[in-house]
Amino acid sequence: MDMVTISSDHNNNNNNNVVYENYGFYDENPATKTGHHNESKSNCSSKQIAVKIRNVFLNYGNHQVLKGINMNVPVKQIYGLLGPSGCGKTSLLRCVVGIRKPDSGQITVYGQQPGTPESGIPGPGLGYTPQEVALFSDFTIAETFEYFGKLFHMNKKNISKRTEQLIELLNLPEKDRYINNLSGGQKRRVSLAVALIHSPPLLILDEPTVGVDPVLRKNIWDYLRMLTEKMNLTIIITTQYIEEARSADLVSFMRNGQLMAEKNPTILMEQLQLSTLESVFLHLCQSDSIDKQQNVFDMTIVVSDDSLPVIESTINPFKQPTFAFIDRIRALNWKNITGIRRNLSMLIIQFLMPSFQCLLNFTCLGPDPYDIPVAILNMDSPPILSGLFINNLNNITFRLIEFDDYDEAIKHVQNGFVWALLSFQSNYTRIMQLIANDDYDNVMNDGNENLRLPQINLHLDTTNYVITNTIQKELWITFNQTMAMATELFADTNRVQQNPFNYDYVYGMKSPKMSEFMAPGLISMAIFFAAMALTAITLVLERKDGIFERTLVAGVKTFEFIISQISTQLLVLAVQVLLSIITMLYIIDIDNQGSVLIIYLITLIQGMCGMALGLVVSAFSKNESQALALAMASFLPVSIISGIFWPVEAMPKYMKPISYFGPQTYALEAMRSVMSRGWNLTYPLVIYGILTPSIWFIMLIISASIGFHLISFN
Ligand SMILES: Nc1ncnc2c1ncn2[C@@H]1O[C@H](COP(=O)(O)OP(=O)(O)OP(=O)(O)O)[C@@H](O)[C@H]1O
Repeated sequence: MDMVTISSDHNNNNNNNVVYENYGFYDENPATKTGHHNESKSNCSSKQIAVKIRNVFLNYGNHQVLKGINMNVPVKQIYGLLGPSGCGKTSLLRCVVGIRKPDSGQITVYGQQPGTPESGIPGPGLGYTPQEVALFSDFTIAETFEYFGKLFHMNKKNISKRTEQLIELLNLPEKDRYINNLSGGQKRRVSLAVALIHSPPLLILDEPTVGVDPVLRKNIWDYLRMLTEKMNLTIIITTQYIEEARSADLVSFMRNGQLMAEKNPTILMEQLQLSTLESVFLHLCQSDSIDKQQNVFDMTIVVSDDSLPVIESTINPFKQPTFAFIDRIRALNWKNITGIRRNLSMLIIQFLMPSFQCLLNFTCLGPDPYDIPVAILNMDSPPILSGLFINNLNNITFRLIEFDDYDEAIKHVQNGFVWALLSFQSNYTRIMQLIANDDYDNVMNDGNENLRLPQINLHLDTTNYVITNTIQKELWITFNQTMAMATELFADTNRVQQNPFNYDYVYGMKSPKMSEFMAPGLISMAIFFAAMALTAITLVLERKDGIFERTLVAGVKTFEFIISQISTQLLVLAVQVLLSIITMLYIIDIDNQGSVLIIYLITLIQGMCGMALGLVVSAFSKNESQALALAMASFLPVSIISGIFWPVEAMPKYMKPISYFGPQTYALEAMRSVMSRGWNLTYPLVIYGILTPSIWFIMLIISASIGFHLISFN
């Protein structure tokens, strides 16, 4: 570890320089890299400033938030940026920490512009605490330091040394205590310590005292004073509680996007002969309004204290480590995996959730109906053929209820107690026998007009599509079976065997099942939804807690964040898919003719699409309920148009191209073909089933990156 000096070009006075520990972020030999260091020569009576802001304007759409801000933050001092809620303090800080670019004006931090690689901002060039505590509640103090230390490219030895130092300096509890179990004040101090882990020269605190009791507020200010004295830090702190800023070295008041004064608070109160900073603020607001009305600008009050010439303090340029992004992705992955490990029960639920969903789906969706109540009225005498027919009826599919009386039987259908009434006429067997023996025409010619062609009367309740189809399919099967068996009874079976088709099953089973059709859709739906919901919610929570913002200010780029999310989630997804496929093929025992590997690949890509959609959802949602609503709104249409529940062939013509454009349709058809037809990668449909969702995955990731970029830098 080296000591690095921030130069204010006082060749004659090294004691005034800011010294801090260099963990390898700053160039040791600045002369070879930059000319900043000797940019100005001055004497001791100059004001050294760390942050220089000149004429900064910022708009959110038509709303002008910053209206020509000028600010000088002196080195090694506490600068209190005061103002009511909504006046633009956070917006100004976001420009200083480099996650928002002002529309015009100039900001420099130790002579470097935030956002440039030399500034190390966002990154190790400063320490930042957002308004929220912004810590992972299920991490220990040590793990929290380790994560941020890794993000700042610090090695393990330096992280643990620094952890000990900060625990002592800020009076923190033992390092293996969980953040969850700390008091509000301890959490605030850990949050402060996190911002100091890499020993930055500048600390920016956005309302660290909001919602904090007066005693803790005073403690925080005491700590800040100690930090400027012991660690030579320059501190910018914003607060709505104006009075607490008496402890600052310098304060400025922000109102309607403008700064109204920049002075030492005691001097300001003395000058205006007021006893509180709040009355100073009120006085300034009133003077400002009067000045505006009279078109007079009271220079003594509203401009900076620039009685001393301003010398910009500079710093050795930030040294970007080679492959810094790999370090950051590693740190993010470490954080994700630590979070997962910490919550092992949640991990097991995550692993099992899609399999359980599949199990439920396969159990409840797709199997053929069974135990369908059907009324039987058999008036056939002797009941040979009708009895054979009734015996052949599938006793799993049907629950037969026999009746002697037609009126009573039909009432059962009308009252919804049975789905159908099957009735045989009195001479059913006899006439069939006559037909088989070629005697039917003779009997008819003999004037037996009462004889009708033999029919089984079917009175159906067709209000349930699936049950109606099942009854009709089963009756047709039973009829063919019965006629085939009638060989034993009748001499000439060709006359009575009425099935006109000769079946040859090219693919599939003799009696196809709805569950075989539904299986690919049900498994991809379970995987797709699980991946989407988990990604969307996790990231929304990180954003809500301020952790995402803190991560960005630590120098993480949105693409690094997305890559780390994908890589960690992919591990979880790989196991989820494996367990779901085992459930489908080996527990539910869905028939599969093709390669399990291809099925695995197609399902995995479906999960990746879900994950990418989850990223998009989280990028555009402000909270969990919005994320959930957006997730449902995007997931349901995607699933419904994909032919999970009903064949695409049945859709209106205009819907078909839309359906095939979606991420699931080709994948499902490919999976069906692999499972039922045994197709492999030589079939174009299987390739489409892999390619289409892969293209969707890439498109969704690009959209998520754009979304995250917009929310992060706007
Ligand atoms: N991303 C944004 N898009 C549009 N308007 C925004 C955005 N961020 C902030 N604003 C608006 O800009 C104004 C200044 O907000 P800002 O958060 O900077 O104020 P603040 O002084 O920090 O307030 P507080 O003390 O409550 O945090 C507010 O009116 C706010 O609604």
